[in-house]
Amino acid sequence: MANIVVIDDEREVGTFFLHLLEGKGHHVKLGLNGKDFSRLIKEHPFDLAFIDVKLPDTNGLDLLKQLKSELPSCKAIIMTGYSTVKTAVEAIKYGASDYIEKPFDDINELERLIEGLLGSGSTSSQNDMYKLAETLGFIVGKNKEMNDLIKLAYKIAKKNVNVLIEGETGTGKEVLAHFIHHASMRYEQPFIGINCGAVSETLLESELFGHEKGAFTGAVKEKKGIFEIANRGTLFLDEIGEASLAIQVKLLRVLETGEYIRVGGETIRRTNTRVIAASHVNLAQAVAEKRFREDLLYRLDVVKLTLPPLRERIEDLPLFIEYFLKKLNSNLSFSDDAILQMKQYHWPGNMRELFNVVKRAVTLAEGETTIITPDFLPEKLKTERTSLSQKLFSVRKNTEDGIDLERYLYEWTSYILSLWKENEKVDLEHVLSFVKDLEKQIGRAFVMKTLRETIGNRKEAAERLNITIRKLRYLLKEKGADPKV
Ligand SMILES: Nc1ncnc2c1ncn2[C@@H]1O[C@H](COP(=O)(O)OP(=O)(O)OP(=O)(O)O)[C@@H](O)[C@H]1O
Repeated sequence: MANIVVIDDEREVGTFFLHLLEGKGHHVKLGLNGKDFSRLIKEHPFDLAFIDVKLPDTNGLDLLKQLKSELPSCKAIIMTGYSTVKTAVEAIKYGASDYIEKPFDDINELERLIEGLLGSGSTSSQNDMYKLAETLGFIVGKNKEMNDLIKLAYKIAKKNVNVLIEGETGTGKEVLAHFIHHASMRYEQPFIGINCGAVSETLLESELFGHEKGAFTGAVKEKKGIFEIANRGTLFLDEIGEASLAIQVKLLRVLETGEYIRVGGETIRRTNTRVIAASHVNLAQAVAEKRFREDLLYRLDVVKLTLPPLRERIEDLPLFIEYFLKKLNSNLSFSDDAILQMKQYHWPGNMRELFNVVKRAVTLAEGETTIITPDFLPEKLKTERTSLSQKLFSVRKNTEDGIDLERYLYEWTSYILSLWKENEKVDLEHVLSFVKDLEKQIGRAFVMKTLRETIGNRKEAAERLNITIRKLRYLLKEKGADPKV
């Protein structure tokens, strides 16, 4: 049986848990504040902690951090009221297993949550999470940021909170919204998406809220809006930043009250639609520039998920390529140098751009070859890669007969430092290949210089350099020379 601690300044909450949990044979300790908590965790090896967000002498997040450093294996559930849901979501990022809203109206769900946490529930729920992602064609990969993000998304999916997804274009915002819908209790209800930037203001209003017959020219019959059709389901508002200020006011009203009116109508209608909004622009910035309502942002970003761009999870590129090849029913594969070239590119269009590049390469290579080489990649990928290292290659090429060592070293250092500074996720093999090149170029430069000084006398040059003649020939890249000698 488990050791459980409950920290809440409302005594009734503690008493409630005491009855609920001791009835199941667990040992329960109660505390009213941070001071009690600090004492209790020193005295008992707890397995599970219920912590209220708002406490008289501290806040739940600080206690959570303390718990995770002193008793890392103890699971934690944060308790919250509506106004503190944002903090509770934050707590999940700090390692809380879940959060629950007070007052508790579904005891069965609470019991299931506790059983799940005390048993092996959390591993099996993670397996379910990855299985669901796979079924939906949502590739997560190994990238840590992406894994943390999907775990948070999976946990909050079951809560009735709005979600804001930010990320550059093509990073998979719609795929993630779809995943959240399927992981939620609403998965059997409709998931409907609309791009707020793709239609005019009038059309968007009628699409969202519906219209009555005769509401405007062309409204020959009444029409249901998405808030009506997606009732009990999920509405995906893509490019929310593009919605006009007038639409923003109407959206705010639905989010605050659940109420709306059809265009040209008078009846107040109610909806229970979960909104997942997405934006490729930073909405906080749009608020600062007065292009977006602050109160609407506050309603939308109860949970904010930010998708990393592809270049920041480039280690998973081969996995994405493999997935896209399968999706295209192709048996082709990409050569190592093609993948290397793709890893060097900065992918402004992210996953969508990658898919298009794979699709183009497959179309061009089909029937020609089984392995896709850099020749089948678009020019932009080649240009980008070479633009950085171009200078370095050209210095080397132009100095085949006597390398300008100083210039080469300068360009070499600049290039390596540019990789070092510009991109955290650099391909180390690529960097190391330049280190090998450096060794080769230095060897060759010394040999050439010495040969000039000895007027081409190889024996003398080799003696001066303290190497064998075979090594000298090897450094000059002459055939038959054994590199190991
Ligand atoms: N993690 C992923 N696994 C598999 N495919 C993905 C993933 N992320 C994105 N894609 C694919 O990339 C393409 C773009 O994804 P999506 O439309 O979700 O991006 P977006 O961020 O919503 O784009 P936009 O900003 O243009 O609306 C789609 O074809 C999608 O299937």
